[in-house]
Amino acid sequence: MASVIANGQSVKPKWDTPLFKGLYAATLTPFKPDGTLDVDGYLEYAKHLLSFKDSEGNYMLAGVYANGTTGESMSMSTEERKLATEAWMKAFKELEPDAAKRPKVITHIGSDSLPDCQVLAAHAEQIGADGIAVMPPHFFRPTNEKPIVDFLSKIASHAPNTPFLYYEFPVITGVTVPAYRVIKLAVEKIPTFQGAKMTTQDVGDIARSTLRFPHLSILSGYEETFLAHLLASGTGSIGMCFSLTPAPFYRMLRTMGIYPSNHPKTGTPFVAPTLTPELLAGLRKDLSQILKLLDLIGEVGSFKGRHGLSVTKVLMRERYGLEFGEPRSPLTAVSEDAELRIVKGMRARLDTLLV
Ligand SMILES: CC(=O)N[C@@H]([C@@H](O)[C@H](O)[C@H](O)CO)[C@@H](O)CC(=O)C(=O)O
Repeated sequence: MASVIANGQSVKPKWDTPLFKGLYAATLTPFKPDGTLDVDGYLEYAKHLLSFKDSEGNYMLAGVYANGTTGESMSMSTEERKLATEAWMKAFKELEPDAAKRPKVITHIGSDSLPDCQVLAAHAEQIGADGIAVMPPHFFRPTNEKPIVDFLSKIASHAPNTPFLYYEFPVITGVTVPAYRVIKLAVEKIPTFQGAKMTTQDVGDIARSTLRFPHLSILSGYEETFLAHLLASGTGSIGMCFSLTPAPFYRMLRTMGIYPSNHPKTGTPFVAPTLTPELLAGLRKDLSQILKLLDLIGEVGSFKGRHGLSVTKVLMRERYGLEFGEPRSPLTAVSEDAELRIVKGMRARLDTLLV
């Protein structure tokens, strides 16, 4: 691909095609009862994620997005974040020997401390992580794209061979600079820049980014915007819900011609499927399942203020028997009473939705 020339500066993108396509589970972090990181918990969690397969035996998940918001990374130490990324890499290597099929590990290494980010970037590259993602600093909040990209560049240079993603999440960070403006400048300055996780409801900004930068991975960060993002030519999605089930989202992606990055046919050109009555009926069913899941997610979301991520932890325990422990302070665990109500209220719906 030709170099991008702007403002008299030019960098040649290291990759000329999107590397991250498909669904990435925004993973929870398992903690032990004493509150320490449960490094051994990753293998069981990875087995669970790999159990989601399509009718041809391909994984539905293209990978994981580790140590993000759902992973409580801002409540973890730098050392723990390293251990968590290593644990994902080790688990997937053990479970899937074929590197082409193996789910990818994107690790979020952002924080307000530039030196910590640099240490985590170098570590991710050293252990061969597939990608790194960074959110903008959010204590001293930048108000335009220049300081953001300056911050990102200083981190990306510590992992010169690792695909780099921008993690946009204005609701959490308070940084409201549209991602498109960050992306536009980042492609000029960062050779390893590979796209963004756009956790935004601004579909116009998403569409502008996919249209102008077809060589980048543009991933949605909200399940609620999954369909709009897909219609805006996004390359896939990162979400908490994919630990519960990726199935209807996966089928919808495949119908739209997106092969996950770890699918044997990834990279093959899209051939539009013939619209048979069966296909249309299948699409309608998937759409209806996605809408019901969004409704459930809305409800889980409404618990979030009070109970934080523990509701998701409860659902994972209830449905799949996976234990994640309590979230870290200041998030709070779900009380036994609330847990009973949540589980009772959702059990029936989970049984019909998570198929
Ligand atoms: C706040 C939050 O947890 N957001 C989720 C979504 O999956 C979200 O839970 C879902 O869209 C429901 O609102 C993801 O964006 C989180 C995520 O990607 C991450 O863990 O970094």
